[in-house]
Amino acid sequence: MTDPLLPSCSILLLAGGRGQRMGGQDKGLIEWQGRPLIEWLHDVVRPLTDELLLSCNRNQPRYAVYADRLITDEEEGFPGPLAGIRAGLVAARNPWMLLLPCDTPLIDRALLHSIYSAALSTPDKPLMLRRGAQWEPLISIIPTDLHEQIDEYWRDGERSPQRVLLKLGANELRIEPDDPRLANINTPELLKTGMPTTGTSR
Ligand SMILES: Nc1nc2c(ncn2[C@@H]2O[C@H](COP(=O)(O)OP(=O)(O)OP(=O)(O)O)[C@@H](O)[C@H]2O)c(=O)[nH]1
Ligand SMILES: [Mg+2]
Repeated sequence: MTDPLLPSCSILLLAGGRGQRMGGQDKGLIEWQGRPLIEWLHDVVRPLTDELLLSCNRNQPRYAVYADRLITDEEEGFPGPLAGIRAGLVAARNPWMLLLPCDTPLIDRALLHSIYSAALSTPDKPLMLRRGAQWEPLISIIPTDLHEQIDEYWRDGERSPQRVLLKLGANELRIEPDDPRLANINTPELLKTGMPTTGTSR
């Protein structure tokens, strides 16, 4: 059986970071288990949306095959993931945007469907995943018409996706702290292991 679309939901893959802990490499294009990290995410989300966006700040020709449209931060110098979120919200044509980082290759569709179902109950608010006590702001659904409010926070100097989403009254979907699907890859040491660990830096 094929998974149904997430109706009215664009998806934004965030791959616009500096990759400092990877020695400055473009993390989304680094291979893990024989495939670029971004490809793992792409293969999971592609059937779920009619609008797949990808935020990157370099290597555009290589990323192009993984999305319907590429977007770039307005500001130079890797100002952080909120820059990619802002650009995504302006570009998205659906009422909601599901956000995912490029370095969580084990995320699965069941989790994305759970996030989507949770967001349906309060469609005007963001929905953030919460792993135990820890918020996961880069795994969230945001109503796209909140982009002007988010821009206002940005102009006031706010750069934290988590604080912005909480200010906007985000709801949570709680999952177990050690859920292996949230394993993320930040360093060359983790790349070498068969399975990434579940520590994140966000
Ligand atoms: N658009 C955009 N995305 C970013 C930026 N910084 C980080 N991200 C994305 O946000 C997610 C989480 O970031 P990190 O895991 O810290 O990745 P990173 O910033 O490339 O790596 P470090 O430089 O080692 O912190 C990843 O999917 C990054 O691609 C940025 O300046 N712009
Ligand atoms: Mg970073």
